[in-house]
Amino acid sequence: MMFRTPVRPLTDLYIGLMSGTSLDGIDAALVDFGSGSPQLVAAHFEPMPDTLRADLLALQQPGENELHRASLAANALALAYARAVEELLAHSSGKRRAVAAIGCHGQTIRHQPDSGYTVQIGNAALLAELTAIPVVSDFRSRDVAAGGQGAPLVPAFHSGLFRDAQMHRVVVNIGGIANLTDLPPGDGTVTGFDSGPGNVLLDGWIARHRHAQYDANGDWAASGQVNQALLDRLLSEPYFNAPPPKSTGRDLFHLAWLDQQLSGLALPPEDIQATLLELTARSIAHATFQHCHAAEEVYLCGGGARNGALVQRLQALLAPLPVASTEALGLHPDWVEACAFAWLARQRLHHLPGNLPAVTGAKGECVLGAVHA
Ligand SMILES: Nc1ncnc2c1ncn2[C@@H]1O[C@H](COP(=O)(O)OP(=O)(O)OP(=O)(O)O)[C@@H](O)[C@H]1O
Ligand SMILES: CC(=O)N[C@H]1[C@@H]2OC[C@@H](O2)[C@@H](O)[C@@H]1O[C@H](C)C(=O)O
Repeated sequence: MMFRTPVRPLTDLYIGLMSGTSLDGIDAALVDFGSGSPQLVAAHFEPMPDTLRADLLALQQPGENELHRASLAANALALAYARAVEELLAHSSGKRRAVAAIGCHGQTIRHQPDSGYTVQIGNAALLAELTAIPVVSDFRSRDVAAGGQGAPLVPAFHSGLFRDAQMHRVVVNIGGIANLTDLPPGDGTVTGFDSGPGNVLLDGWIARHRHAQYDANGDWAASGQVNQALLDRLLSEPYFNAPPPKSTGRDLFHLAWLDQQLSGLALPPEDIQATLLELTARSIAHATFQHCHAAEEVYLCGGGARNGALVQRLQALLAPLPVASTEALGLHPDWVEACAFAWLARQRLHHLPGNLPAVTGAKGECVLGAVHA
């Protein structure tokens, strides 16, 4: 029997595609790993089409005919991912054939690691067909199969890129959900976990009351007063004091959860927004002090780094620790996650592990992801 030799050489150029909990869109990054440290060659943001966002939001809870709806949404996502790839490559002509693979996170519609599953949709086979580039997807399932949370996965990438020989750093990604990576200097154990909501509740509340997709710069939150009674209720959610390994998502932090906490309280909507911003800031600061005792510097990434009011509260709560964006470390905060999934695809093609068992709680290191060659 003759085996076809692979037509595509294993180059050092990878694409990472991230569409996260916020459902704002697709971050696409073209990354060159040839020089040892990853170089961002090109980046593109593809907004999520409104109808697809609504379909994906509806799929976050059980509903009628959800297998069919999820499959159609997965196909629509593949088309959107392919558009993101085309736009990305349009800025870097001639690179298509040099791309070894696309690392595609997919869209999380359920995350229940304690029940043994996590579901990211996005038809990876169709994306491979549409782009003619191999696609690596389903990065979390193997870690969950090994007893882990399947999340967060970015700490391994943060460790390779942002760790310092002397300074003890913490990296905080503020997406829909916020996650922390604790990076001791030298070769101490890297840890990480989800601290709780990042922007997900802020986005949901402003969408309900002002029909905006997000609270630009946190200006609406800054116009309200933090309500201590509500804040205490929100912070009494057991997730915040649960020990790592832990991960969460829209499965727990959604508007119906908020509505339950609001029962019996009649507050102006801007005060609720102010309290939600304080919840994000307090839960991140609490997690940092509780689990990253020796932290000396904090670096932010994800869309929350653009929320000036949130960044100010974090700076105040984390003082005297200096708080800066990952841009100070050479990678713009908007592209860290997409670059991480490019790296995870590279790890997969090189048969190298992508998880950190000390973070996810998996029983060992695992090669993550399924390949559509
Ligand atoms: N100018 C801004 N002001 C305030 N918030 C902003 C701004 N720009 C982006 N954001 C917030 O950042 C969010 C997007 O962040 P990001 O892309 O990091 O999330 P994600 O990748 O979807 O989430 P996750 O990391 O949980 O998977 C938006 O939904 C919004 O809440
Ligand atoms: C199940 C899932 O999609 N989790 C996401 C989400 O978004 C932020 C946080 O919750 C993190 O745990 C994870 O994403 C990043 C990319 C991670 O795995 O590191």
